[in-house]
This record gives sequence, C-alpha cells and structure tokens, in this order.
Amino acid sequence: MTQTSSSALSRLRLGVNIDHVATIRNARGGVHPNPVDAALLAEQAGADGITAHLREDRRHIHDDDIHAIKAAITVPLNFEMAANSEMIDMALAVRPNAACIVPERREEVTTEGGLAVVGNEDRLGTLLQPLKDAGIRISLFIEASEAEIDAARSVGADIIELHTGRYCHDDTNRNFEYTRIRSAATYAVKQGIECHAGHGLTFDTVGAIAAIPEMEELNIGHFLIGESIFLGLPEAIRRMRNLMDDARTGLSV
Ligand SMILES: CC(=O)[C@@H](O)[C@H](O)COP(=O)(O)O
Ligand SMILES: NCC(=O)COP(=O)(O)O
Repeated sequence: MTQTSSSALSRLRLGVNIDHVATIRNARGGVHPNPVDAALLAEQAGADGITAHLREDRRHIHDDDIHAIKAAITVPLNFEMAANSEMIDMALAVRPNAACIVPERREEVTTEGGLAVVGNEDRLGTLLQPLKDAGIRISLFIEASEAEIDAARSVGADIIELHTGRYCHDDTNRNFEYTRIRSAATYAVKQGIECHAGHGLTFDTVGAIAAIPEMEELNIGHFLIGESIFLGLPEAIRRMRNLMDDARTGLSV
C-alpha cells in the first residue's frame, strides 16, 4: 500500500446543512435566527456547500428560505427533497447545484434510512429526468449496498450519499456499519458515481468516514448547529474541517 499525501486526494468537501437553524426560528414563529444568515456565515467559515431540506411538512426550512439561500450564497446548494412532483417543480424553479432525493415519512423525527431505489427504478427515472434535462446533478440518499448503488446508476444518479446514521448511533455495530460504508464507497466510484455521506456525523464519528479515500463530500448539520450554541458556528465548522483534514493526512490508497 503506497502512502499518499492528502494533497494527492481530491479535497473532501464539507456541506453544512442549516435545517435546524430554521427549527429554532420556527419555535417562536418569527424570523430569527435566519437560515440565510447561517448559510452565509457557514460559507465565510469555509463550508464548501450548503445543504437544506425542504420537507413536505415544512417543519423547519420553508420555500422562501430555499429561494433566499440560493440567491445569497456563492457556494453550491444541495437541495434535499422527497421524490414527488411538488419538489421536482421546486427544484426546477430554484435550480440548485444538486438535488438530493431523500425518503420522508411525516411521522419521522428525522430521516430514518436510505431511499428505496431498488424496485422503484422506473418511477424515479421518469420523475427525475426533468432535473437531469435542466442540468441539476442528481444525488440519491441511500443505504450502503451494491444493489442500491446499481439501481441509483440505472436511474441516472450522478452522486450517491451514503446514510451514516446507524454507523453514528449504533455503538454495538459501528465496525460492521463502517465496513459496509467503506465497501459501498469503493464500489460506487468503480461504477463511476460520486460518493458522499451524511446523517448524524459528529466530531467523534467524522474521522473514520472522512478517511475513506473515495469520499468526496460530507453533509453535516444537526451536530454543527447544536455545537454552534456553545462554540459559535464558524468555530464549530473550523473544528469539523480540521478533523476531516486530519483524517485524510497520510492516507494510503
Ligand atoms: C437526509 C438527512 O440525513 C438529512 O439531511 C435530513 O435533512 C434529515 O432530516 P432533518 O433535517 O429534518 O432532521
Ligand atoms: N444528508 C445529511 C445532512 O445533510 C445532514 O444530516 P445531519 O448532520 O443533520 O444528521
């Protein structure tokens, strides 16, 4: 195995998800804190992209937030959305850099798993074609499995984002979950698909995922917004960025 400096690897991008700034705002039904301000602060602090999830129930991010964020930021917008025609229309109106298709269940507290692409290829392929025609990159938020990666490729996905929730939250099976994610990342890149990861990542869990050489982007939100209460958002981002960079220093491929 050869030692490769981190400079020889593509720089691992950090997408900051600002959903839960809107959660705090909505708690009082007002306008503060403004997710747009958070997105700009994150960009100034070194975020390589902004992620925002317009849920069908609008529990946090609202339609106006998406339009305002897209107009304000200069880094790419990763627009998270459910696989339905309402969100397709929204994505075509906003024209984000990427649309990340995530599963939604109104009763869920947060995303519970990956999108079921296997078995839904025809529906997803047809639904997402207008986004591809518009030049919007297609990202599918999936479980770490070769079958889901193959299905994602068959519907024209440019990117897969591997769900890291169980890896982050299940102390008993963390090694097993890590091995699944690592294998899936290697497989995805061999299939010509860009590999991202996200959900539940913290200062304690980001390192092993960041050290996967095929990983190109991590999307991190809830933990960073929580940490920003204590450290401030720029410092929380700075610490996460340093942990990601440290994890890739001296990587062997
Ligand atoms: C797909 C994912 O893991 C998150 O990006 C998603 O936004 C989680 O949903 P909430 O932000 O509503 O917790
Ligand atoms: N797709 C994952 C994401 O955007 C952020 O997830 P989380 O860090 O808020 O759990």
